[in-house]
Amino acid sequence: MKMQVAEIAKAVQAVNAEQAWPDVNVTGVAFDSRKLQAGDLFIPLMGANDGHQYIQSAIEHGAVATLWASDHADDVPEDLPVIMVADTLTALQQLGQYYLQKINPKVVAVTGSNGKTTTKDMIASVLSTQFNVTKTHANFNNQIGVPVTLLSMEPNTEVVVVEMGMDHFGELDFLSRLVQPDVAVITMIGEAHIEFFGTRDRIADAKMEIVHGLKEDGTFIFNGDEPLLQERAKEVSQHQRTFGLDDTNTLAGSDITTSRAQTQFKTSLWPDNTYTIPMMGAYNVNNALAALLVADTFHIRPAAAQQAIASFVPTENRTEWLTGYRGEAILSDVYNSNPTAARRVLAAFAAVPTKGQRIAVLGDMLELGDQSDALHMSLASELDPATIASVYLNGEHMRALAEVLQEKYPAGAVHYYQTDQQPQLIADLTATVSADDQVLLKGSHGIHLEKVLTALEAAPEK
Ligand SMILES: CC(=O)N[C@H]1[C@@H](OP(=O)(O)OP(=O)(O)OC[C@H]2O[C@@H](n3ccc(=O)[nH]c3=O)[C@H](O)[C@@H]2O)O[C@H](CO)[C@@H](O)[C@@H]1O[C@H](C)C(=O)N[C@@H](C)C(=O)N[C@H](CCC(=O)N[C@@H](CCC[C@@H](N)C(=O)O)C(=O)O)C(=O)O
Ligand SMILES: Nc1ncnc2c1ncn2[C@@H]1O[C@H](COP(=O)(O)OP(=O)(O)OP(=O)(O)O)[C@@H](O)[C@H]1O
Ligand SMILES: C[C@@H](N)C(=O)N[C@H](C)C(=O)O
Repeated sequence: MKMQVAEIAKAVQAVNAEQAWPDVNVTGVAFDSRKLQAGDLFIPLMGANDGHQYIQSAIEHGAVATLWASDHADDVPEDLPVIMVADTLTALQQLGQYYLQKINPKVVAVTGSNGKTTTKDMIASVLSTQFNVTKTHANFNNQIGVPVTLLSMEPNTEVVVVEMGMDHFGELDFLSRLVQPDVAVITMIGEAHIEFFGTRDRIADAKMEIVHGLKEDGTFIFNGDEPLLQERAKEVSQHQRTFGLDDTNTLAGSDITTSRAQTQFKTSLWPDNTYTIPMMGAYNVNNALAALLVADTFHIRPAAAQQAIASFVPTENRTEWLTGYRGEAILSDVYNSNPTAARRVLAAFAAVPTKGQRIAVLGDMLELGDQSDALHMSLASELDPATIASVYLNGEHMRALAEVLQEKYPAGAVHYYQTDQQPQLIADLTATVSADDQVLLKGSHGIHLEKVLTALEAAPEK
């Protein structure tokens, strides 16, 4: 981005907007001083700590201006232009919307219980064959991440692909109205964050908020195999297109084969093409179908879209194969977890040939509320000693699954660790894993199985 401080002050309706501003160009925004680039506007936000206290770090990293909450008027910095606002998060959102209107790209918004990040990456890949595309960085998908995404657009951006997450009603309504998408995509309805909703029906209600800002001439693209979405789509006036495996969909997938490194499928609209996704997991076919429908909506040539799916680069820690220090194959799915995602990746993992043992390391699935025990126990259906020889479970919620598996697995094959016993899990796992084994790591963000991944990749401590 490139904007004058005076323009920003006006866009965010700064308390001091009318003052004389120096001729200073802002070329980016940052809410973390440690990641701030020279030329950035610093945006102090409230986390566990107040971001305002890091202004000197921001200046040291090259901040050329800062937003500043008016209730911090007692300690206004003097070394740079200060744009005074009532609330810095609201100002960030206002600035994002202002910049969106200034650049005026087409907007594709993506949500769903699973597959948001992967589908966003696939959509960006297929649209990049014809347009200048900006997409959400990693998983920056909430009330902070979305405006930050908008402000990351280059001036020549033609399409912005925005991932939208939510765990409460009203959040997608806000984000959808903020970006006013031309295309809104819902990947699927699972059980993520069901603690705050109670039922999948209510999750579907919340996910449907993504169409609240959809332009009247926009397109709603959703998983047509999901009855909860089919039912709710009847209330949507905009043009609709569906994807899924049922041949009643606008775009139906078929002939699915999946292996360790790729998944192949055919489609109803382009039956002569065989599509290749450079990652395992039959569930990724739906993500690719969504991306192909978006591509078709933007009139991307089918051959170009096919190639773009084959060459897209997934975000890390999503069904990602890595190699451990001992030579073992590691399937890292550690960014997050929920029941549908865990079941699907366990089924895919169990089908991958291996010379050695398959070992599943499963961390708690958080935010499942009073259904947590039942949903953790439901993973037992995908855990069979004949295919996954040993299971390491980490977290208070995984205790319910451990008790079920003790009945199903031979003695010594199921290892349970409370949340704070993860170091012991690491010690036990690294002491037994061998070069021919393959290890699945899957757990919620809050369990931090990435620490287990790091330990498996590192040389053993002397
Ligand atoms: C406000 C903020 O920046 N939070 C981030 C911060 O959290 P923390 O509380 O630890 O901040 P601190 O107390 O350390 O610092 C306070 C602020 O000061 C800044 N600062 C700190 C030190 C310093 O030296 N200089 C500084 O400038 C600092 O940046 C703070 O602003 O750090 C955490 C660890 O890095 C971040 O995780 C945290 O980010 C929060 C979670 C956030 O919302 N980040 C967005 C950019 C984002 O989109 N993150 C996504 C995850 C979003 C998500 O959870 N999505 C859900 C669904 C949506 C749920 C919604 N209701 C919600 O609550 O988010 C999903 O299921 O996908 C991501 O990072 O992946
Ligand atoms: N369409 C899908 N259906 C079911 N599970 C899926 C699907 N796509 C991905 N997954 C599973 O969900 C995991 C996370 O994928 P991805 O990050 O794309 O989803 P997300 O919605 O962004 O997740 P989160 O909200 O946790 O960030 C994958 O590693 C895989 O295990
Ligand atoms: C990333 C965050 N919104 C999330 O999904 N959290 C999970 C449930 C966790 O806390 O592990």
